[in-house]
Order: sequence, then structure tokens, then C-alpha cells
Amino acid sequence: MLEVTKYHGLGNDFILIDNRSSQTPLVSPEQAIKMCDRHFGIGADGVIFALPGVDNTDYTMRIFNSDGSEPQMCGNGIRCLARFLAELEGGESIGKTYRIHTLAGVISPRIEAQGQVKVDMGTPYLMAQEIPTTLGTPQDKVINQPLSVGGQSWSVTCVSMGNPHCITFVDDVAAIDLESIGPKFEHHPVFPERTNTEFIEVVRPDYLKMRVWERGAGITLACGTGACASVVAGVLTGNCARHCTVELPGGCLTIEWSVVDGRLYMTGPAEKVFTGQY
Ligand SMILES: N[C@@H](CCC[C@H](N)C(=O)O)C(=O)O
Repeated sequence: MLEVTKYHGLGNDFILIDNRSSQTPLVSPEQAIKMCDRHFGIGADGVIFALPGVDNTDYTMRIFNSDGSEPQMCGNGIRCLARFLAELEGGESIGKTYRIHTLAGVISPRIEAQGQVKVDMGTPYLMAQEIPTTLGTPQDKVINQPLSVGGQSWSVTCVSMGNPHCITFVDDVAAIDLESIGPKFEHHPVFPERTNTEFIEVVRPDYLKMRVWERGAGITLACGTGACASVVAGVLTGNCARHCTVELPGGCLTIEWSVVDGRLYMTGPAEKVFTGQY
């Protein structure tokens, strides 16, 4: 029997595991695939583990996507993790800030009022070799590069938030056939570690509409690292302001790319769905 807690951030949903007594995840990637199955399991976009902290951090976050792969970071997931940890610890949580060790470095979520969590997401990585992508030259940014996918030419900008994102600006985000084009981006040979792909419609310079195909999870209702990467891409291409609302199918995130420290700040909700035994 395993205690599980389900949370979601704008419909991007996760099974949270209290793994504070061990550095080894209590669930294998194969078990995570079964748990995430929406017909034969609990149903989720991923499984998140709250492990002990290392190197002066409070905790470590690890995550398995619903296909069992392990990404470096998850923006919606870390908001869920912050509220899960506050619940496990008990007591007053508003204002509580955690330093979380992730494969993308130390990330700091702070619990705000009304179920919101503000996360210091760190600085983006922009060089092609850091994404990673073989587009362009290894030590240059990939901005508005042509890329042929599914028989069509797309203009793409690549940003890593620890995990890889390929962003393309489109006139009408609702018209994108995500089911068909998403996997073609994800497995395109120019992305050796696969990629998350964001399709962005600029409604106003401070308001973007986004749909996402996630590496290892497919279509999701929201992606926090994707929203951050998209604002960075929007600034680099002159499409948006540094402070934006990003509307996703599951709701809105507020993203700021600070001019002061160059870091991304993401604010959005995280909600508990249920606790149970698996
Ligand atoms: N939904 C997440 C991103 C989860 C990881 C992603 N699928 C990957 O493989 O990089 C978010 O909110 O950031």
C-alpha cells in the first residue's frame, strides 16, 4: 500500500509521494506509467517525489513523466509540491518559502494567499547546445529559425528552463492540430533529448494564449516551464513584454522575466484533489 496525494496546477495533474525518508523514489518508472494511466490507473501527467534535501536545500524534487521518463523540472509540479510539503509539515503555510533541489538547479517556491504559489524559476538557458538542439550553431541562441515539421515550415525559438522547449508563434492557436504535430516536434532529430513544444498566439504584448505538447506526457492543460520559456522567446523575438499573463487551456499563469536579476518568476495556483492509497 502506498499513500498517494493527487494535486493539480491548472489541470496539469500529478501524483505526489511523501518520499522524505529515502533518496530512492518509492515508485519505479514502470510503476509510474501504470499509476498515470487514465483508464487503468489513478490518472496523471506525472508522479512527483518529495525527497530529502541535499546541499543546503530543504527538499529534493524528482518527477517521472507519464511515459516514465525523468525530466529536469516541472513548473506546475513544483507549485503542487510546495503545497504538499506545507501540508505534510502542518502549521501556517502562507509566506513559507522552500529551497528545492531539482535536476535544473535550486528552485524556490513561495506559498501565497488564496492557493497561489510564486516560484523563482531561475534563469533560462539559451545556447543551442544547452537546449539541446542541433539547430543553428552550438554556442548561439536559436531565435526564429526555420524548421520543417510535418511537411510545413515553422519559425522556432528554443529555450531551456532546465528542460527543453521549442516555441513557435502562430496566428490562431486553436487551429493547431496538436495531436498530429506535437509528436513530430517532440521526436524531431534536431532535438537529441526530445522537446516540449509551445504554440503561442499573441493576443496583446502582455497576454499570450498557449497550447502545449509535452515531452513524455503529450497534450496537457498547462505547462509552467513552457509558459516561462514562451515569455523568454516572446521577448527575444519582440513578440511580448517581460511581464505577461499566459492563458492555457487549464487557466492563467503570471510570468515575469525580471530585468533586475534575469530570473523568471511564475505565479499560479496549486490545488489538492484527494489523498488515497494505491
Ligand atoms: N508540466 C511541466 C513540465 C513537465 C516536464 C516535461 N514534460 C519535460 O519532459 O520536460 C511544467 O509545468 O513545467
